[in-house]
Amino acid sequence: MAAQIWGSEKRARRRREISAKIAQMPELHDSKPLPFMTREEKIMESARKLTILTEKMGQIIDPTDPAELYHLNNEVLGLEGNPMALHGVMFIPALSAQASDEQQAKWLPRALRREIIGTYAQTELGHGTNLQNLETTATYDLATQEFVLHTPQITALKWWPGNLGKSSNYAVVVAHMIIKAKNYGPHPFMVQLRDEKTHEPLPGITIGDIGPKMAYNIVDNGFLGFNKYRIPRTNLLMRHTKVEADGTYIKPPHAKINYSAMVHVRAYMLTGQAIMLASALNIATRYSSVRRQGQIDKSQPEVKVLEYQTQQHRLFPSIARAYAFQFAGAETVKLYEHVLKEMKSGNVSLMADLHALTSGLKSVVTYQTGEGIEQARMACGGHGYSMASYISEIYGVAIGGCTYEGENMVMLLQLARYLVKSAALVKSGQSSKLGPLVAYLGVKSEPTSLIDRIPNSGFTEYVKTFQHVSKRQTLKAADMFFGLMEKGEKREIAWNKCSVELNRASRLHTRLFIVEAFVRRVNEIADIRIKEALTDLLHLHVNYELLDIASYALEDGFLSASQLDYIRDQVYLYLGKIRPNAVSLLDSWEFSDIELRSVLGRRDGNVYENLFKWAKSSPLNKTDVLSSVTQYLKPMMEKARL
Ligand SMILES: CCCCCCCC/C=C\CCCCCCCCCCCC(=O)SCCNC(=O)CCNC(=O)[C@H](O)C(C)(C)COP(=O)(O)OP(=O)(O)OC[C@H]1O[C@@H](n2cnc3c(N)ncnc32)[C@H](O)[C@@H]1OP(=O)(O)O
Ligand SMILES: Cc1cc2nc3c(=O)[nH]c(=O)nc-3n(C[C@H](O)[C@H](O)[C@H](O)COP(=O)(O)OP(=O)(O)OC[C@H]3O[C@@H](n4cnc5c(N)ncnc54)[C@H](O)[C@@H]3O)c2cc1C
Repeated sequence: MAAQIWGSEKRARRRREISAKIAQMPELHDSKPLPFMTREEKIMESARKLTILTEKMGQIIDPTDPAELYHLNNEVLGLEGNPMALHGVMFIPALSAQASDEQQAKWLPRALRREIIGTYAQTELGHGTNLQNLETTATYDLATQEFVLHTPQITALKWWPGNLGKSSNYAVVVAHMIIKAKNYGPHPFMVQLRDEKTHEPLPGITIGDIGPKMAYNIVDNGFLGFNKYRIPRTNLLMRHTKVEADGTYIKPPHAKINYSAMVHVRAYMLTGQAIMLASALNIATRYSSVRRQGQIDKSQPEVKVLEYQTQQHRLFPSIARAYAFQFAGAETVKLYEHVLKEMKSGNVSLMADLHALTSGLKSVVTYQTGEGIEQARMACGGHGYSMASYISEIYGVAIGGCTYEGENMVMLLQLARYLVKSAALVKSGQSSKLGPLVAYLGVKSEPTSLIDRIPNSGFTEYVKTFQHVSKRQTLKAADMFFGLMEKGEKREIAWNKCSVELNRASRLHTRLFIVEAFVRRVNEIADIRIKEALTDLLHLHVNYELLDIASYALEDGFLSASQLDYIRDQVYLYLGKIRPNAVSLLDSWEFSDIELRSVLGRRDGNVYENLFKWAKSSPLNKTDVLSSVTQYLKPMMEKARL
């Protein structure tokens, strides 16, 4: 199963080897539990481990393999981030995709050797979503052949970029490029922010940390202002766009090609979210198989809480989602790598498809991951609320994904643009022009679902039902939009009036893709035992998801009330079937205790001993009487007693 999750036997074995090596290297372990550290201590601890990793990485992993790097990162540095989180996730990808060969030769080796630390500075205090209204300017000075970066007002301060505040000395900065008074829109520039020797901010740069956040606090998300700060013309990233010395602008082959670093993260973050969901579920499911509370049969002893159907219903559909996200994420990364290769050689024809797909997936996956993690926390009762479970930290980090890399509603609307265009093709009889991801929009569906009528139909009838509701909602939302425009409404106003319905279409389309990715994977599996276990999980997935969106299929009678009962019964049937495999389905992800950082979810299952030991190690318990008591509470009580 681990091979299915991680992509191959070799990958699963390598993960085990890496975890085993790290277990033998105490210098790479947290020196005390992270929840007992202040933010400053955590940042120091992370930097300590990061520098050891830089020295010893080659002994542990193949540093050129992103999957091994990511695993090493999760084990040693953890999900709260590190001083170079953005360096690997956005700075290097931005340089790799957007810098010319000559620029790459100059900067990439230095970045890869970690001579310099970089980030991606795009969002501003006043604007994150609407990139056209970013306010930082890069004005070309023909006389000196330099760009002058400037922050005209407070809302133009860069705000949020990870590791910008304190760690990075370089950044890819996105600014509106102005040449001879003409604004060419947002473009990426390589900018040195700090002196390489002293790490002091360079003259003309105002920089700092934006303060503590809901989670992810090891990362120093920062602010940045420029006061007429000059950089050479050749610091504009020039793989796709060029500016000649005389100010001539050579436009890129696709208007949005400079957005590739964002698409990179959107593609890669899906498996990151799956891992966080599976981690939280691993903790909750292990705990639920240890925790005994109440009886189902009063004549019997107290049961493990995992025996309760409500507990299973709370956890198991999310286990199925974690697998589904992992499989869909793996497919998306493959597609991304393919499109990136094509883009580098000038073929930009697949960019729109990839943008639509990743926009929908990042939105649905992050939202459902958040839901699943929060349910996992609640499934642990009181102990889930303790930082000993670590689930609240996992939640805080994962839920950030709903906002970063494009706010979810906004990204769903991006996919909706693509769906509406596809609907227009269907309506004008040009279905043959539909791309493979939306080809189903042009296929006539049966009048009713055959879900409970064709035994052994595999998952075909389920996929057809998901296709039906997605198609119907897309065409309905598109009709609504076109209808408003026909009545004379301006395009943007009509769009806004339909946007809730449009986003519903985007979610349904994306959920269909996730189901299909799960089906594709299960169909590929040769090992009969693995196939059987995953087929059960897939049954739960399709029935649970369909029940969740059933109103769309009931509206037009595609599903009947009796079919709904059938689907519901299937959910209960598969909850029971999955119960014996539940812990194994999560243990198969092979998270080490070091990586999980959860006292509640350790592999040994000694929940109560571990919790008591952890509580005793709390800094508050170093003394029996705290100074807050001697200084304030004791005098108050004494005064009251007088
Ligand atoms: C140790 C190292 C390990 C390395 C291992 C790697 C493994 C990594 C694994 C896991 C990763 C986990 C990551 C966790 C850590 C994450 C850290 C946090 C990082 C966060 C960084 C950021 O947030 S950066 C800032 C992100 N900002 C945004 O996303 C902004 C959102 N807004 C937009 O994208 C745009 O404004 C917009 C798309 C909403 C609109 O753009 P614009 O105004 O320019 O568009 P128009 O309206 O003019 O035109 C729309 C038109 O353009 C098309 N389009 C838009 N974008 C694209 C695109 N990217 N590609 C192709 N086409 C695009 C769109 O479809 C429209 O087309 P039409 O034909 O007109 O419909
Ligand atoms: C943990 C974290 C890390 C980050 N890291 C980075 C980084 O490294 N680099 C970087 O540059 N940025 C980073 N960001 C910033 C992030 O990319 C932005 O916050 C994000 O893109 C959302 O933009 P915003 O904050 O402007 O939200 P807003 O756009 O102000 O969103 C507020 C609300 O308005 C709605 N809204 C906005 N526009 C529309 C619209 N057109 N239609 C409908 N509804 C709309 C949204 O749906 C939302 O409900 C990070 C953010 C976080 C939380």
